[in-house]
Amino acid sequence: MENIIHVEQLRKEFKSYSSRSGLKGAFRDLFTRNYKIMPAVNDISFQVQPGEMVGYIGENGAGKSTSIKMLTGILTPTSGMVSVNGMNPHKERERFVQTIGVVFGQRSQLWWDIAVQESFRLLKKVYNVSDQAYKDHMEHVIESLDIGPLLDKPVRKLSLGQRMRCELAAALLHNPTLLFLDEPTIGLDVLVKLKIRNFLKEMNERYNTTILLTTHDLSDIEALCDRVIMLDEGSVIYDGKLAQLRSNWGEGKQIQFQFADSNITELKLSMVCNELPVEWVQGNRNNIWIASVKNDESVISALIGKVVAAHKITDIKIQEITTEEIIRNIYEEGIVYG
Ligand SMILES: Nc1ncnc2c1ncn2[C@@H]1O[C@H](COP(=O)(O)OP(=O)(O)OP(=O)(O)O)[C@@H](O)[C@H]1O
Repeated sequence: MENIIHVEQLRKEFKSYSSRSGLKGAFRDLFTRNYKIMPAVNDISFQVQPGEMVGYIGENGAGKSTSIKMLTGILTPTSGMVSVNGMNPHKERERFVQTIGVVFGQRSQLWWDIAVQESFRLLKKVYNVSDQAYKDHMEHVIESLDIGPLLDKPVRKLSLGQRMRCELAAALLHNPTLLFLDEPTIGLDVLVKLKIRNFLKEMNERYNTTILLTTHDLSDIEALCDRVIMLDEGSVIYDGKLAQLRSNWGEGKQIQFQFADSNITELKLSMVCNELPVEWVQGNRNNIWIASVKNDESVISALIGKVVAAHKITDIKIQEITTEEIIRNIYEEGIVYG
């Protein structure tokens, strides 16, 4: 199968300027500036197949935006190969933009002061969409996103949730095969989030639309993506199934103990369970401590037995480790596998 996205050893370096100190330094800076070369994206490689929904995640500054800008042709790579929909996004820009849709949470492609449908009409011209194709596709999009009643309103009068639904419709107006979404549900309430997620699933099923989703909201990823690509300091540190990530890492349980005594310390707890593989963190109160352990019944029962024998407990809760915690652990340890 032809790849929709194919990235090979893709790299983007930025010059990061530093200022010299003092007046003399500032004067010298006028003529020559000191700089370091910083790889924001550090030789990444991956491929995305048609119809995949991929979560593209990483902490702030990990290199997500920079790589997406290269994938959408806004930035040119320092080195490496990038092919999207069979094209070089930067070199074949005009033809290329006809085949992708982009929603950047914070930026709008709708005109602020004119009615939504006027923006749609302009975009229809820009993308050269026939009346018939518009009707076949957009009537359905407008209905699924429930934006019919908003079409005659100017964008500035819309709430954020209403605007985001219109943005999505606008990005899909030419029925692109590939959709880039950057924080599409940021700041939205749960109902609007659900509506957007259902809509994306439907587009994917109906048209086999490929979606690359960048978000800090892992519940979006869990709801939509089978696969995640995780970046850290410009490198891909995980590329694989979300389920695999969970089974490799999420085998664990967290056991939350509430102690009668609030003088409990990590040291006391470690002494009690010295030979058990357990990690302790304090909860949101002095007397609450959380143990993270592997999902092994004998370890869990030994742990509870030892803690209960040594200290007075007022409550115990056992929880699965959430995907969010798994991902936080991976960031902290920076483990590379996939
Ligand atoms: N135009 C630029 N000039 C210099 N450095 C840059 C530029 N753009 C990004 N960087 C640096 O490159 C690194 C990666 O930034 P990038 O915006 O791609 O990260 P990100 O993963 O998208 O983060 P966020 O989640 O905050 O959007 C950061 O260290 C950033 O400071």
